[in-house]
Amino acid sequence: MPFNSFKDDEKTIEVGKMATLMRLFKYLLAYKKQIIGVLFIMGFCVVVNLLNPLIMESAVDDYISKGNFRGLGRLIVFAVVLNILMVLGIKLRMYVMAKVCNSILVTIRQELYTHIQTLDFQFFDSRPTGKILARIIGDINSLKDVLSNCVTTLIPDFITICAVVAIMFIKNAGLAAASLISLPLMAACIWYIQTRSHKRWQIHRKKSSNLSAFVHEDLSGIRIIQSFGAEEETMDTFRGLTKEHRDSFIHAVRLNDAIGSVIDFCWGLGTVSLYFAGILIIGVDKVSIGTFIAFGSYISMFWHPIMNLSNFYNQMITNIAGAERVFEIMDTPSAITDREGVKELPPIQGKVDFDKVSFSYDGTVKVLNEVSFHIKPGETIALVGPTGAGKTTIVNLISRFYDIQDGHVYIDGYDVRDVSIESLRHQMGIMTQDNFLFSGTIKDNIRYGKLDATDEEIIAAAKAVNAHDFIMRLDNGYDTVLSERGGGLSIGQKQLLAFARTMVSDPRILILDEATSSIDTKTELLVQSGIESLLKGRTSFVIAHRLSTIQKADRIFVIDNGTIVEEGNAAQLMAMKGAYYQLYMSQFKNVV
Ligand SMILES: Nc1ncnc2c1ncn2[C@@H]1O[C@H](COP(=O)(O)OP(=O)(O)OP(=O)(O)O)[C@@H](O)[C@H]1O
Repeated sequence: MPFNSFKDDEKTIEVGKMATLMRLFKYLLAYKKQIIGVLFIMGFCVVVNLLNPLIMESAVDDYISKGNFRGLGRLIVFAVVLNILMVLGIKLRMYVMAKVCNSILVTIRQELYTHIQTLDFQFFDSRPTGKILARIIGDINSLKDVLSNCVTTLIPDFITICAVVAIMFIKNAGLAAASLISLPLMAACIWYIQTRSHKRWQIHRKKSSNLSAFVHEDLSGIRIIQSFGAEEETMDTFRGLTKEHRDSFIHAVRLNDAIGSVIDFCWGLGTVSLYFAGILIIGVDKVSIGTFIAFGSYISMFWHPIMNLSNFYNQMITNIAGAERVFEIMDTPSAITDREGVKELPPIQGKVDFDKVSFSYDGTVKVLNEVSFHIKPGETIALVGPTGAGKTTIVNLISRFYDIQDGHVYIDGYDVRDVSIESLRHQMGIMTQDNFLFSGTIKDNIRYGKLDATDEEIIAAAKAVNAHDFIMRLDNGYDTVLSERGGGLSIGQKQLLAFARTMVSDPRILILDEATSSIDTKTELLVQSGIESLLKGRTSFVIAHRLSTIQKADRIFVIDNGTIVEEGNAAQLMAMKGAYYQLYMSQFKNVV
């Protein structure tokens, strides 16, 4: 899958607005009781709204014109009580819907996050983190108003429109027809606008995502940017992306704004047509003043919900693009999943076999070519070779981070595809080139290796890998709070903490990728003895460019161009004077 950087708009899969909406609204079904309550309140408000013009008509025609002021007083009290109840109902409705919608957003966000956790490396290789963040945060937030207004606008306003039209036709069909004469014009305009608007909002969401990807990448690499004095260049990129973001917004919103003007125009046309038909065609003497006043109210009661509905529609096409992006990730299957009926991998001894393993990341270029080896439990294997040779790829296949195209990877005789991923990875300890530490205390970071580890286990693990002494020198010892990525600690200290985290998880198979690079000699001695404690009694794979760190390995595999070109212990390989010897000598020369 080609990488989608902040410079490229994402390609989203078109699923259709209706299908997306239906899927979104399904979340509301979990809150049936609350929704029914809100609809009941809304129904009451609609009835009060519909009654108000009739009350006004009756006040004019039955009481004011006949001088019955006692009756008028009773009618006013009745109307005031009804309207107060309506206002209280609206408040309650807003409270309930805010609660329901926020709960739904939490559910969607949790579903998305849980799903993302199961996705394979290929998914993360193919897009920047900022674009994933944009979907988890921005796109999901944009769904709140659609969900809320679906209940509070769509249903009640639709009912209001139907009821108003029915009442108008019952009272006076001619006036009703005249009032609604501009309806077909409005429908045509809205259809025209919506077909174009959705595309524009999709583009805007993609531009937001690009911006988010850039900002995330920029902040993650801020130290490099500042040390190379590249602030001006990144500012230029930022300006470019914000301009695209703004322009796409203006482009989209301009079209949306037109809907309001169309409705205003149709509303005005309907009102003019009502009075024109009432006064000139039907005749003033055939329609009472009360009926005219009532129709004046009904016409605004008809166009108000139309305006609300069109705003809702606008909002829907604006935000449905966000929903599409959220559901697209939810529907992305992980390339690495448990097969039907997989077994749990029982506690392993640590035997690893590669049987003619061939692998390609993109399905075309072979990165590994028929690699075979047999590793006994407890053996330490070092992988060396030029950069890009395939060392990391080999160790990634042991934990099944990618699926191979040909051959088999066996752990204790089990094909890694025949056991559950969780039971497999649970027995692996992986230390990558990036000793990632989370914000939180030192204790929390070590406990990450085994979530139920006791404080004693944590301290024992730290002692075993020589991390205890430096931890105790910190102001709050094991309770010292680390910032994101372990800021505030030296590289060596971060490595020692990562060792402790792996140590506490007590894996049967250990993978150390470039674990000892870029630290000073004194720390390296500490780290080296930490590694030795870690390796004891486990099957281990160590990838290190510095050959001095792997002299004690039981066997060294020299990898080149996706195959094992030499194999043996350090002394044997030196004696062979082949690829390993060349590597060793070139490093030695560099040191001298
Ligand atoms: N996620 C990936 N997607 C596509 N190609 C990849 C990916 N990771 C590695 N490669 C390619 O696969 C080949 C082997 O990479 P690998 O990381 O296994 O090499 P390596 O021997 O570990 O290198 P180094 O010592 O520099 O870490 C390289 O050509 C690399 O460009």
